Parts: sequence; C-alpha cells; structure tokens
Amino acid sequence: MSSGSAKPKILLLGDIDQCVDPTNSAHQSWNALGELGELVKPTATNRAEFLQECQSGKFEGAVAAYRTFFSVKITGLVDEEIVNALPNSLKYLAHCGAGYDQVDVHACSARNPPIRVSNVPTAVDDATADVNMFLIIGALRNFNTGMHALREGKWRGQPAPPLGHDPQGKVLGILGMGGIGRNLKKKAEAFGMKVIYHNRRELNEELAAGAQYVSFDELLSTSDVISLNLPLNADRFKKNTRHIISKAEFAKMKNGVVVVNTARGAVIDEAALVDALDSGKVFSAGLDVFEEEPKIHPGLVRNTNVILVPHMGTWTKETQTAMEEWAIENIRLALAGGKLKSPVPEQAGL
Ligand SMILES: O=CC(=O)O
Repeated sequence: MSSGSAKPKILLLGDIDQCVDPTNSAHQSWNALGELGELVKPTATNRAEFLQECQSGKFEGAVAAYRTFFSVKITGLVDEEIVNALPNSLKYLAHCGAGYDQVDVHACSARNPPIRVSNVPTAVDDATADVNMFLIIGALRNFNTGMHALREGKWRGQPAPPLGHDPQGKVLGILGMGGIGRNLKKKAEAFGMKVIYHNRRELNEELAAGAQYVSFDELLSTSDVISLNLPLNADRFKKNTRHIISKAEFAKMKNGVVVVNTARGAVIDEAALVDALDSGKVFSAGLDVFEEEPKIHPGLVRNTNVILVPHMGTWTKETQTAMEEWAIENIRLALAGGKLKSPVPEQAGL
C-alpha cells in the first residue's frame, strides 16, 4: 500500500457479478477491497470517453484495475494506446477471465514501471469443458437442425435432419491441452471417445493421462472431432494462433469432420469454416466464440448444422463467482503484499 495519507485508487472496468445478483459473495469481497483503497468506477460509455477520463486525471493515484471481458465494449482492447493512457501510478491489472488476448501484455511490460497483469486460470475449466462437451454432442448428433425445425412448428423438419453420429469410438483431437483441454479429455472419455492432442510442447505422462501426442497435421487428418482449446495469441512476441485453422487446414481434415470452438473465435478463419460447411467437408460445427463478437458471420447463422452459443462457456453463477473472487484476490494480494496470485506467464521474469 502507498505510504501517503490518501488511499490508492482501485479501478473497476466492467461490473462485478455479471449475473447481477446482489447476494453474490464477490460483491462483498469487492467492497472489502475498500479497506485497502478507494473504489473507483469510470463513467465512460465508450473508448473516447474513457481516454478522456484517463486524461482528466480522475484516475491519478490508481494502483490496481480489475477488468472484465465485456468491459471491452467500453474501453475497446487494452492496447498500447489505452495502456499508455492509464495513470503512471497503475501497477496491477487483474483480468477476470482465463484468456487475456484483449490485453497487450507486451505494452504493459514495456511501461516504466511495468503494469503487472494477472488472469484467472483453472476456475474456468469445468464450466468451459461442459459447454465444449455440449457442443460436441450437439454437433455430432446434429440436434440444432431438429430443434430449429421444431420451433418453426415443423417437428423434425422436411426433410428430417441427416442421422447424427455417436461419440463412442470417435477420435477427438484436442488442439491446446491446457486446463480446459485436459478437463475436456476426461469428459470426452466418459462418452467413449479416444483422445489425441497437439500442443506447443508434449505434456508429461501425468498431465497427458493417456492421451496420445500427435503432430498438428496428424491431428487434422485423423480426428473425427476437432476441438480448439488454445489461446488466441495475436501479438508479435508469441506464436500467432490467429486463423490457425483456415482453408489449408480444412483441406487436410477428414471428410465429414466436426469442429468445435470454445477458445476464441479468431483461432478459426470463419469465412473458411463457412466454405467448409457449405461444401460438406465439415459435417457440423459447435461454436461458443466468434471472430467479431457479438457479430456472427451470416453463413453460420443460416446454416442449421451449426450449433451456436453466445459466448457462455463460463456463464454459470458458480463459475462467475469463483472467477470474480479469484480476480479480486489478485488485487487484494497485490495491494497488501505487492504480489499477484496468478501473474500471466509472459511476465514471469518481471
Ligand atoms: O472466455 C472466457 C475466459 O477467457 O475466461
């Protein structure tokens, strides 16, 4: 904590408890931070106003900021411009989510002193892998076509949807075997699927837990279902995973493959996916994330073989609360002891 008499400020970018439940313990935990600092919420409703608020000096003395995924609607991406507009006093940025592609960590590290960034790993794993499994089953069975026809008063539709496929005995290729990928593996095995994976590095035996490590190309060419569980890395300092699945990768897949994405929309080239669905190369897809949320490619909306969920991977009361509590704990530990609970790996040596 600062030694001066004024309390440091703590910024809230977005909202605590997106489910708007005042009984959620995260509200109490957030309010309890008031003992360590003055809690400040910007009034900006868009990026220009937010930049103006930063320039007005209103946030001077802020040491830490908590941000949500959906705060991007107001501030836009936390890119170099936003990072450099934030007050010099700001030392910590606690992102409430596992994927932190909205934050330019390099720009945060380059500041003097740097802004230390944290995310929320593990707390998201179960809920996201549950949605992942729902999408795998939904896409394999082609449930969306029947469900859509039913709501139009046409029962299963005319003609009826093509027969779906059982998960039992199918090869699930997991691209990105982090916490969510490994959680998905366990769930998929309960449905009788055989799991192979590709990752930047092969996992040790304990973490792999029997899943076979294969090359990227082998995963593409031998999987019946391909699940994207890797982070979106679009900055110039990490392997770029933007459009890691595009036209050339679809061409290498089995005919009639199922593709599922709960990671970030931009790891797939959406236009190439639409073409692969239209040609029948891809039998069906299950998507929780999109390239330009909340915009959805019209080719996905019109295709009832695609099961669409509006980014609800962690949208449960229990998981949202756990994530919020985790992110708040990052701020509490930083203010009380100068250390984040879960700094992002890129800043490990900082
Ligand atoms: O999308 C959700 C997350 O990154 O936690």
